[in-house]
Amino acid sequence: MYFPLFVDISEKRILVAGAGKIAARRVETLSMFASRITVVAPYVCREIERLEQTGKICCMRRVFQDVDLEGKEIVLAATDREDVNLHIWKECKKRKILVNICDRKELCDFYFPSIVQKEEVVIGLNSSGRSPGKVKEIRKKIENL
Ligand SMILES: C[C@@]1(CC(=O)O)C2=NC(=C\c3[nH]c(c(CCC(=O)O)c3CC(=O)O)Cc3[nH]c(c(CC(=O)O)c3CCC(=O)O)/C=C3\N/C(=C\2)[C@@H](CCC(=O)O)[C@]3(C)CC(=O)O)/[C@H]1CCC(=O)O
Ligand SMILES: NC(=O)c1ccc[n+]([C@@H]2O[C@H](COP(=O)([O-])OP(=O)(O)OC[C@H]3O[C@@H](n4cnc5c(N)ncnc54)[C@H](O)[C@@H]3O)[C@@H](O)[C@H]2O)c1
Repeated sequence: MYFPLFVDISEKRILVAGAGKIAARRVETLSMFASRITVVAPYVCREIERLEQTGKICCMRRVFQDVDLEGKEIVLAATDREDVNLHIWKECKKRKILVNICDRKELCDFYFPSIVQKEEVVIGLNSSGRSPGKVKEIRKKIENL
């Protein structure tokens, strides 16, 4: 089982590669906690566009390039290209950047939590990569309490 470490990411420089369905829910969650989020993807979905318009995040509309990793402290690879995600993992490892790869749990330095947030309380849920579907169900139950 993984230990739930609660970390201050408010000033961390975060890169998210990909701007589709999976990136959207992650960027939305991250934007509640962090102020320096950059997204890079040729296609940017509407949810992410909305966050961009509020000034909460920065978007670059092109494919990932290694130069995007410069100065980054946390990287999430959430493209639909297995080869691109793997490439990002390799480049992050070389640079000792904390990295999460959404299609390869064995390559993640950390897992993205399911979150319930109310006022000053944050609940983070995780199944150590075993049952994300079950975690989502439990999150919904907690939200309804
Ligand atoms: C919590 C949440 C956060 C978020 O993503 O925002 C999250 N997954 C969520 C949902 C979800 N994920 C998947 C499905 C469809 C299948 C199903 O139902 O099982 C659904 C359900 C849905 O989407 O409805 C499939 C899946 N997930 C992973 C892989 C790759 C692999 O296992 O290697 C694949 C196969 C991908 C493929 O097809 O290639 C991997 C990971 N997913 C994680 C997080 C990390 C550990 C989570 C934990 O153990 O608790 C981990 C290990 C790494 C990481 O990505 O950080 C979010 C719920 C948020 C909420 O709603 O509250
Ligand atoms: N971890 C999880 O919980 C989970 C759950 C379901 C699926 N997945 C995985 O997530 C991946 C993404 O799924 P999705 O539904 O968000 O896909 P999607 O098709 O909605 O979005 C893909 C995004 O990747 C971008 N992209 C493609 N090539 C790129 C490149 N070279 N550089 C930068 N961005 C690039 C696209 O422009 C788009 O924004 C899937 O391949 C799947 O394996 C993970």
